[in-house]
Amino acid sequence: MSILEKPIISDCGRFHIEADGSPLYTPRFDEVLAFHKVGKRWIAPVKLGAEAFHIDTDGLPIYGQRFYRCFGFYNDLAAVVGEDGWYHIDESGSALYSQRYEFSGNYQEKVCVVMDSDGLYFHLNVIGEPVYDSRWRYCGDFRDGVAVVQAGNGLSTHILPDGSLLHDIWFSDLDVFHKGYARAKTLQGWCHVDKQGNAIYSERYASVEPFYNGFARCETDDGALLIIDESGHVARQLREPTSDTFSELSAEMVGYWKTYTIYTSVKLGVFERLPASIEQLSLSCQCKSQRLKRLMRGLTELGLVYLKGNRYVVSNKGSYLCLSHEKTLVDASIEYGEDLLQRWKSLPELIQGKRQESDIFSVVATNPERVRSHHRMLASYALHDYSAALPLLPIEPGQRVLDAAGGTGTLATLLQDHFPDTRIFLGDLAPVIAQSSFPAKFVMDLFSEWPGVYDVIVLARVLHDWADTDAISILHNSKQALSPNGEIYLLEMLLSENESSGALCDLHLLSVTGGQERTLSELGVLACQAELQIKQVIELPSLVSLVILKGIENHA
Ligand SMILES: C[S@@+](CC[C@H](N)C(=O)[O-])C[C@H]1O[C@@H](n2cnc3c(N)ncnc32)[C@H](O)[C@@H]1O
Repeated sequence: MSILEKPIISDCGRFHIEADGSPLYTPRFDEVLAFHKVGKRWIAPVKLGAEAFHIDTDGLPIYGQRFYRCFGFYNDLAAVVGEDGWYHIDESGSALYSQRYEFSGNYQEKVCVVMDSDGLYFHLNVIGEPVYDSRWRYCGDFRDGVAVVQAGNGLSTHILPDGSLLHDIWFSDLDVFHKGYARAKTLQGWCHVDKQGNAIYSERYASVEPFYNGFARCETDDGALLIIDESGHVARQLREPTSDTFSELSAEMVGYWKTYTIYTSVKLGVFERLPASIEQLSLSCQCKSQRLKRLMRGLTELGLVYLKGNRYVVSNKGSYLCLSHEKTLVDASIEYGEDLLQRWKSLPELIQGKRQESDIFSVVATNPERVRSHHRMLASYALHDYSAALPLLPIEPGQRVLDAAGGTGTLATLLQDHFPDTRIFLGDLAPVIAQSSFPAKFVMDLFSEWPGVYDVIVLARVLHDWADTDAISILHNSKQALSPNGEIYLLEMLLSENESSGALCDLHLLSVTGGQERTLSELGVLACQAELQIKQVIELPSLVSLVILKGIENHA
């Protein structure tokens, strides 16, 4: 039987029908998938009992082999699952290659995605050979000669069919190109990028669709639906914002409700005593059971605990409020509920121009218990924010690396473990160093001459604690401690040049340390004052970016 039009699947999904609705053949299957054309004939995957195979338009198997699962023919090849794994077959049912995989995609543009037994993805050509040496955490199909790949750090970029990068810009999420532009998600939200990986407009959205004849539909964070053109101009508004701005503002004004609910429960030691019933908890925390019940309801609303039978249990999110968690936020909740909150109360005067007089680090340093708690807080943030960044740091074997003002050494330890062939040193104030177990540690003052000479000096969230004049002194002292061709690695949140994200963090620094978050150009100006220049900026999979500085005279 010769069929010109593609047969379709019957409503019951057990056979195919012709355009007029009549059955294409008499056999019946448990499941059929769509027909695909291979040469001049149509072929479809079917499943009958435990056996999967391909049929022609007479409903007859096209080969003798049987599989656990099989999929449609694309580029004349089909993915199948046999007893030893996933692979591809040709029209005769023969395996294209001897290798077996944990997953195989369909061939598109003569290339297909596979996943190996280590859970790593890459592309095969039509003779079943890898088309490049790289391995990815995930990769997608090629479309118009470009595919999306995701690296181990969670960031995605575009590659060409030979595996080379189309551009070296990495995003939180990414799509292939449609009509010249790809949807891309940055830390601030979704936008469209061109083939160089550059955003084609500055706005960021909650979601964007691909461009359709020059226009794309986007949703803003407040729920408005817009149509934008290829320069990012809003051509039409399809829907007003859906958010209730009165309620939103009101909720923002009472942000301290959450701060204080969490603070109170940590202060009373609630999380350390869970799971427990209200009766058990009120006894051990010495609280009135009716009042404690209200606090537990508040924690339930925040998703930090839940009731299982008559006992409250810590949720996954709430587990950060237990001291035993490696990234415990117990100390952070106390800091945010006490000293840091007090410091925020000076914000009106600080905005009017008053200087932040109290140096929080000296205050912390006077009390060993506060040093312990404050640095346990910093250690949790360091573990959270720096771990995934390590593979992206261009540190070379044999280099001497100083983590300056590195606290009790969380980043220094991560660095030493990740770069075992380097020598990592840790410097900080005496009371902090006294509580660190990092072996290569010494006392240093950011504002006096630094001991030693280093190929790399890491300043992780250090400059942001200081106003410009102090930050320049730190950079100056840092430069003096660099070997020839040495580099400074700033790990800092970068404020966008045009957007407001990060602005509340900046106010936090003004209130707490008298410092500030900065844009890249502001960091460049500071660097220049210390006879340094920006060599490279690497976006990391966290709130911080890596800004590499080198000496102005060092042109290498
Ligand atoms: C925001 S913390 C950053 C710690 C660590 N680099 C991190 O990213 O987790 C700032 C650090 O600077 C240290 N520090 C403050 N003033 C200092 C000074 N004058 N000399 C040396 N270290 C100082 C503090 O003790 C603290 O460890």
